[in-house]
This record gives sequence, C-alpha cells and structure tokens, in this order.
Amino acid sequence: MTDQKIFSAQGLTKVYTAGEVQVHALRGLDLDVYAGEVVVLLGPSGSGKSTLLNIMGGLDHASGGRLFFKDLELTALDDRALTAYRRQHVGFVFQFYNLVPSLTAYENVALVTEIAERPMRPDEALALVGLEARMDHFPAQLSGGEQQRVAIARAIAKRPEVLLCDEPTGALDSRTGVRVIEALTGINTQLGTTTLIITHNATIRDVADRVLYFADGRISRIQKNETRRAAAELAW
Ligand SMILES: Nc1ncnc2c1ncn2[C@@H]1O[C@H](COP(=O)(O)OP(=O)(O)OP(=O)(O)O)[C@@H](O)[C@H]1O
Repeated sequence: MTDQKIFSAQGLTKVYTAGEVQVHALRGLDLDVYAGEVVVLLGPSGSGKSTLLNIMGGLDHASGGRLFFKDLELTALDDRALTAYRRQHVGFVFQFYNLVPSLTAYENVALVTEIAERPMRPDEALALVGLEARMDHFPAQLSGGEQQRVAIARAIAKRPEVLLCDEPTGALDSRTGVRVIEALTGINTQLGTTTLIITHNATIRDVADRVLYFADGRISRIQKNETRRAAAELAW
C-alpha cells in the first residue's frame, strides 16, 4: 500500500429508477483507495457494494458526485471513453466464472491477451494462480475453484492496475475459496495490483489492508488492519 491515491470519490450517488420506484443505491459516498492496497467491502445485501464497484470499473454511470481514477474523472466520461478506461486499466472477477466451455484454460486467457496492449503470456498468467499444469484442460475438467483461478488469470493477464472482485468465493467451499483468495493476494504482492473484494464472508477481511463497512448506500466505518493475515491461514 502506498500513499498514491488511485481512486477518489466525493459525494458519489446512484439512483436506479424502475418505473415509479427510485432506489438510492449510493447516498453521497466519499472514499479514497490507495495504489497497491487490498480492500475488502462488507455489508448487508443491497447496501451498495456492487453498485460502487460497477461505477469504479466503468460498467455503470454515477447519478451525482465525482469519481476520479488518478487524474481521470470517470464521472465526466461518456460510454466510449469509459469503455477505453475499462479495457486498459480494470480487471473483473465475478462470482460466476464465465469461461468459454469449448476453450482450454490457456485459450480462455489468450482471448484477452490477444486484444490487450502489453499483456503477459497466458502461461505466465496461469502460473501466477498456480495452474500452469492445467493449461490444456477445459473448464469442465476443472473444479469450481480452479475455474475461478482461470478467470483471475484472464482478468490479470492484461496487467490491469485495478482488480475488482464481486463475491469471488461466493460459489465455493472453504478450501477452494481459500485458494482463490491466496491467488488474489499473491497477485497483489507480486504485481502490486490494487485489489477490491466484495464478500459476505467476514473471515476474508483479515487479508485486507482496509475493510470498508457499507450500510444503506454509504460507508459507515473503515477498519485498518495493521498486519495482513496470510490467506492460507483462513478457514471458514
Ligand atoms: N439495475 C438496477 N436497477 C434497479 N435497482 C438496482 C439495480 N442494481 C441494483 N439495484 C438496487 O440498488 C441497491 C444496491 O444494490 P447493490 O447490488 O449495489 O448492493 P450490494 O451491497 O452489492 O448487495 P449484495 O450484497 O446483495 O450484492 C439495492 O437496493 C438493489 O436492489
């Protein structure tokens, strides 16, 4: 973790309108995220965690307030510029892996490296998540945790500055979930990738530099961990 801000949000709001109903998903959120840190986002369902991650990742527009990625004001960008930002700077990991079933692990990662500006090789990315021996396997031949690690390799192969993870262990049992968190923290250590992880599993907060507690569209508390616990020590 450094003192260089990579994200800075001021008064960020998001209102979803569904027919006559308005949902205030973010209600004036302020946040700084520092380059190289691991941040865990905790909070009840509907408290705005995914909404924030989607806006940070350029998948959605805020309704108000300002959000910067370094000097770039994301809240001032149109769809096209937001797509360019996302392609260049952001990797995503979701609860479901979305691998192409007819392609091997290697080929799934290569799909991304072929269109990135300065990618690592697919085998290099797969080695970072401990799957170099499984490169030629198809998704159906891999466990859920291994498929998620392929998805992580795919997300980091373009060397994004930011990795945004929405419930990456949500579909996994404890042992495989721990391996996935190990892969994420290992990448953070080796590449310095700023990593945000949404989870409902409070045990995971111990691997973070900081923990953000969400409540009703705002951050109600920020916890700073003096030391980060090794992912391998986690169990739930
Ligand atoms: N596309 C949408 N249209 C309408 N309302 C939405 C949309 N996306 C999210 N919401 C609403 O915005 C609020 C915040 O949702 P969000 O997904 O950010 O919460 P969350 O903290 O990530 O929840 P969870 O932990 O269940 O994923 C919720 O009330 C949700 O129903």
